[in-house]
Amino acid sequence: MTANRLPVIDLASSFGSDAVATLELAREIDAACRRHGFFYVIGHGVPLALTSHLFMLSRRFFALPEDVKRRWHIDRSGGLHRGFDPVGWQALDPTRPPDLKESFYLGVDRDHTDALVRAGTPQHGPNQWPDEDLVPGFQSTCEVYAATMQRVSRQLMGLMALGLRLPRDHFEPSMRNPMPVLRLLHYPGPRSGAGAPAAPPAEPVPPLPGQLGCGAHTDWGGLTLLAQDSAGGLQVHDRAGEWIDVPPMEGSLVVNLGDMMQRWTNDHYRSTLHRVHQGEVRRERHSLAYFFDIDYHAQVSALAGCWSAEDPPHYPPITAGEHIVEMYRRTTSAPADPATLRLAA
Ligand SMILES: O=C(O)CCC(=O)C(=O)O
Ligand SMILES: [Fe+2]
Repeated sequence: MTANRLPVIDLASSFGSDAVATLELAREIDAACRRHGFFYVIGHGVPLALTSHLFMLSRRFFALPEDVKRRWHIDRSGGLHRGFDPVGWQALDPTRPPDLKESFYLGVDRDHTDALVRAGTPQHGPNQWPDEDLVPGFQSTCEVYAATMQRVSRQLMGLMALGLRLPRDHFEPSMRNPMPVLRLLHYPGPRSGAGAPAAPPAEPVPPLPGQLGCGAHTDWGGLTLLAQDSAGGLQVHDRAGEWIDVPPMEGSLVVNLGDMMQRWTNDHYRSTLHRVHQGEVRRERHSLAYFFDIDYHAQVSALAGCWSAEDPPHYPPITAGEHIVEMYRRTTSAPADPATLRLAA
């Protein structure tokens, strides 16, 4: 394990009208995408107060008793993957025991009048929201945060297009109806357990052999923007096959590329393996992950400049949505019996 060696990239110049500075920045991002697939961004314009406020609300939500949180259990979203998933629901590395994390998933809130919902598109539909009086401001803050993250994501997609020597709007046709996901994550510490501590305090929950906060995985969509608290534990697998730490840096966002960028670029850009592993320490940890997943029906195949007769496409074409549905299937257990969920409420 090694200390942080990832680039820190300042996005500020890309919001102005200086074309030369923007192109330089795009080159810097291009180099980071090729080498690491992971980098920090600063100068992204996201108010620190907004991120801190959402962290506070997320802590409040996860401190609710387990049976209250299960009222919005993810298995009640009819396969949409919205709501609360308890510790044990997912094994991002299916060769290890389930991840020692709980989370709350939100997507684009679409009702039955939406054309994609009416067409029965998987993963499209309404969110589940906790009662407003239990966590006041939860829904409105999540919505503002998600909209802010979408602006940063679109900015980065434009810069990546420039870095690939394409027009800045090259990816626009694949992000007309994106399906981004905001996931609030909580890694319980040894004494916090999942849910509100009982009185007397909960007994330490020892991890199972080989159990991590989050098993090694790649992300599945376009790109991910991650805000992490001060606990640490995020690691990436570098080209030398070593796990390197991605230590918290206040005010920054960690950007990593998802499988769609790797496929588009025929492996020139990396959808890098990463995990959450705190070793023996296992401090309680919170993070906010925003997955900028492109349109369900977007066809992803190697971009013209990324393959040749000597280096043909490494992957068959795929739609972004198919890939996501398949990855949920591989990493999560079958939905719980609705009767069990009713009993838990
Ligand atoms: O919590 C983190 O730092 C990383 C979470 C993550 O990689 C994921 O949910 O895909
Ligand atoms: Fe991830």
